[in-house]
Amino acid sequence: MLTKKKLRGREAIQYIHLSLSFLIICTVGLLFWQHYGMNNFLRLDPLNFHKVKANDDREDNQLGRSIAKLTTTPDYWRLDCQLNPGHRVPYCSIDLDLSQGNHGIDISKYDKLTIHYRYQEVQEQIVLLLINFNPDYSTSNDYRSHKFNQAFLPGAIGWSTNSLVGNQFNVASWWITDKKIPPKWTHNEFSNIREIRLTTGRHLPHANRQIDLAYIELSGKYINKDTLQLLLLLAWGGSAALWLAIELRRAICALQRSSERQQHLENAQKKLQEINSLLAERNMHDPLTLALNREGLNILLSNILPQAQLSIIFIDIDYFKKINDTYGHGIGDQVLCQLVEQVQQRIRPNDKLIRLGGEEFILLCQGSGLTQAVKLAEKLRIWLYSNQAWPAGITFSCSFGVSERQNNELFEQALHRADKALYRAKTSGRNRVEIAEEANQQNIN
Ligand SMILES: Nc1nc2c(ncn2[C@@H]2O[C@H](COP(=O)(O)OP(=O)(O)OP(=O)(O)O)[C@@H](O)[C@H]2O)c(=O)[nH]1
Repeated sequence: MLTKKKLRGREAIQYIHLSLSFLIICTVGLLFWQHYGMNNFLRLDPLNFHKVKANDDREDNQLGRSIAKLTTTPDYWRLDCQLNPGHRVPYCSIDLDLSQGNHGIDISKYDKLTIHYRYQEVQEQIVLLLINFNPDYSTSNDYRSHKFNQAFLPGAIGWSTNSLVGNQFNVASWWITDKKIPPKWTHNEFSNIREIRLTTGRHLPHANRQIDLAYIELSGKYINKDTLQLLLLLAWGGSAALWLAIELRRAICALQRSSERQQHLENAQKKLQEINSLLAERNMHDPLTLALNREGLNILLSNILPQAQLSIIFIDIDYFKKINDTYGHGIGDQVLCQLVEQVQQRIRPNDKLIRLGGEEFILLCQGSGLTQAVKLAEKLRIWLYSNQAWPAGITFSCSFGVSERQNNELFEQALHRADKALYRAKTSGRNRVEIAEEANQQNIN
């Protein structure tokens, strides 16, 4: 079975694969489309464009006397021009009016301009003017205030086709000088072309000239290559940034999840440790009297240095069987519990009471010598015997065997000596304290 996390991981990978495929297809598709299609096209010819007129230097109010005449055929416009002296620069022109209301057209979005024309004076040039309106320097009632972007076209025998790009035009110097145009406006501008004009160049007066114009074609792409590349770069960059952000978020979530899991594990471990120490604690104690048991004794001994002073008092209730038999095991149990409770109230914190089993107990007295231990045993014996507050009002006595662990003696040996002393106490009439024989003496025996 797949976990939720793995499923989420797979979904994310599928999502990345899908986005990547989509981006690759879009990129390749757009680059192909841009290269082979996406054409933006405007053609001005006698069949589809009619706002055309002939013009000459008489429009200028500068004593111009040239005469222009336009003939339109299905294939071209023909300008017949009679240049006469009078104007500073006599001229005739074919004017294509591109204005739509107050606006011209933005031809900066086209890549090139192609013109098909015939001007058979091979020594001369004609001028192609793209006239731009900009309220910063132009006024509507003075066409000479519009910017004249100009390019020169050579004369040739027969028809010529010329393709021009933006930087092949320059702003007419007479316009800059006449209108005192500040430098910031002296560059080419094509964003609001109101008129395209094809005009005669500088000629001697008294000349007849003829210009045929078949078409002017503006062509380009809806999105040029640079813009498309920039857009694709942005799309790839944006996708990469998005992908990074998603990955970062996933990593942060995973980190959070893992730290939550770690916290959970730590809590569980803490609980386990608590349970363990509780169990260990329980394991060390006798469940009836809550005194330390043999396991507790072993742990206790492992913490006592072998050279440390240590005395053992073996305690055994006299005739305990009788108590059980007479008053029942319940009372016997209560006697055991009360004895532990009372003894523990009468010993120092360093002294430990251990139930070895049945009605047998030992008291481990750390830092106590034999004399002190015997004194304590005697004190306990008297108190236990004289106590009137035992369950069911019974009275009983205890016998004691006391030993002190000697140099290099094992605990078990000292315990054995105390046990032997206890045995002596029992056989000598009970309710007494007997001192264990010394270790070497015992060995001799
Ligand atoms: N109530 C109760 N009795 C126990 C327990 N453990 C052992 N006994 C009883 O303690 C009695 C010990 O009897 P014995 O070993 O004969 O010793 P005694 O009767 O005390 O006689 P002496 O030690 O010789 O004075 C037995 O009857 C056991 O059943 C316990 O946990 N509770």
